[in-house]
Amino acid sequence: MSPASIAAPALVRARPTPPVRIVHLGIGAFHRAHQAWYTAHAADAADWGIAAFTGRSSVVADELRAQDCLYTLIERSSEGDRSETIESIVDAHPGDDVTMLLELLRRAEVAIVTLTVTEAGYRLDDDGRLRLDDPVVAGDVDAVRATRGTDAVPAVRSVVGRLATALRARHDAGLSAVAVVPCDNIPDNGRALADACRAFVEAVDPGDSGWLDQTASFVSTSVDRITPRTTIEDVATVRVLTGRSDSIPVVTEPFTDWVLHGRFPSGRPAWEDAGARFVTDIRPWELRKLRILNGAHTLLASFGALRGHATVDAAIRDPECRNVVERWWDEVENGLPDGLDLENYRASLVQRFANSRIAHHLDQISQDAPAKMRIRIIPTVLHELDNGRHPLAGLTAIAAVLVREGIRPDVTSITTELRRLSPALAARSDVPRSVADIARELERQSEALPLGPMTMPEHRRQHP
Ligand SMILES: NC(=O)c1ccc[n+]([C@@H]2O[C@H](COP(=O)([O-])OP(=O)(O)OC[C@H]3O[C@@H](n4cnc5c(N)ncnc54)[C@H](O)[C@@H]3O)[C@@H](O)[C@H]2O)c1
Ligand SMILES: O=P(O)(O)OC[C@@H](O)[C@@H](O)[C@H](O)[C@H](O)CO
Repeated sequence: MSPASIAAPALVRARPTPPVRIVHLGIGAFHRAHQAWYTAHAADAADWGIAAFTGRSSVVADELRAQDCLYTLIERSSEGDRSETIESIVDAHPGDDVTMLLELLRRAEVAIVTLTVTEAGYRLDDDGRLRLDDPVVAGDVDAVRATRGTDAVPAVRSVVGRLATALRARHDAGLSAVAVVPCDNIPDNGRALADACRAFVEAVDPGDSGWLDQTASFVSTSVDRITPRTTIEDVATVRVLTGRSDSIPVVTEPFTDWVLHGRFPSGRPAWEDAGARFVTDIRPWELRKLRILNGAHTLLASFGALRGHATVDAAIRDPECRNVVERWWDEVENGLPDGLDLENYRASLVQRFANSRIAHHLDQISQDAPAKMRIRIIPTVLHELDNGRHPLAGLTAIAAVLVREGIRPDVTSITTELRRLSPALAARSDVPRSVADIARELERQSEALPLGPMTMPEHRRQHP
């Protein structure tokens, strides 16, 4: 009999199951590597259990429940692996179980709602406003209206629709406010989500959103821990490392950071015990993270792919990629305030990107790259131009993303795309031509690769 076919023992809870006081929406790898890890490492972890909901399919909830919601977290450095069992998640549900979501928010002891639903999950437009004309959001508004004043639970499907409905249930139950803590890479994510919830509530009942402020305190956060999707190999590794069977481990890097700004009216775990930082001004930290790390990711995901690389570590080892990333960071630094310890952050980031034992696929990172560029790249490019400098690295990032998106590298096509992305940038004389020149050169270099031109990223192949 091969070792793989011998049944391994299941994970076991070493401590009593903590009571549910946190509800999480969007249980992917990142929540399990980040907020659930912080909660498990707080001194008062015994008091804080998480009930998690999936975003779309029910698979992760089914898998978690099959193993008592326990899972292995592998901290993977360039030297080796360290594993631990995380016990903070205590229940898991499919995202469409709105009845259960409402039931949880009607419990007085529930104090926090966290979210990791990806940027796309918020359904915001280019100006950060809820897309009320999105068919799913519009359907949710109708569904909530139709059930108003009855005991029926509306079959809401959007994240904002579900959250607003759950908050309304809490308000109607006369309970104290909860903290709502979005953990996605969106600037001022607390305010953005508050605005989206208010827009939803107003669409249902114009003039009746005053209750929202009494029921929810929206906390803004900046989150940082590189966590790729779990692979089949990771499942096998856990078995070798721990001798236990676990179908949904999570692999992450040793580095982690969590910066938060906002009120927790019904209490919170002592996340600071695990290194979380509570600040009065989150903006500088959020800019550092979104422009230095996520900006470089967006740059590598396109420029690196055009040079034939598949993962972040392969790309950052390529001197051309490393050089453009360093130039990009110089450009970003010009627009950031002092006191952000940028020298160390940059140096540690090179090590983090180069961790070849974490296979972070460029294809995964390149999802929705044009929209992300608006926040992570374009403000720096405009700032550099305003100050009379030529932001070659930023323009290279824009050109590379557009080439990867299949935009033709002529001035007319590039101008059209730039107008969509940022009218202010498109209006700068010379910018469309510069981007088109760089794009042509990148396309030429990509076509000259030994394996031929890079194919389109996976998401573009699926959704042309
Ligand atoms: N993975 C990381 O390294 C990392 C690090 C920092 C921040 N983040 C943030 O966390 C997010 C989630 O990361 P992840 O690795 O867990 O991703 P993931 O793809 O596993 O998705 C997380 C959850 O979001 C749900 N979801 C996805 N698209 C949705 C949609 N359109 N509507 C509703 N729900 C949706 C999924 O069903 C899943 O439950 C990222 O998008 C990013 O904003 C991730
Ligand atoms: O989908 P995105 O671009 O928000 O995120 C992809 C990665 O850049 C991101 O997940 C990083 O790994 C993370 O933000 C590191 O903390």
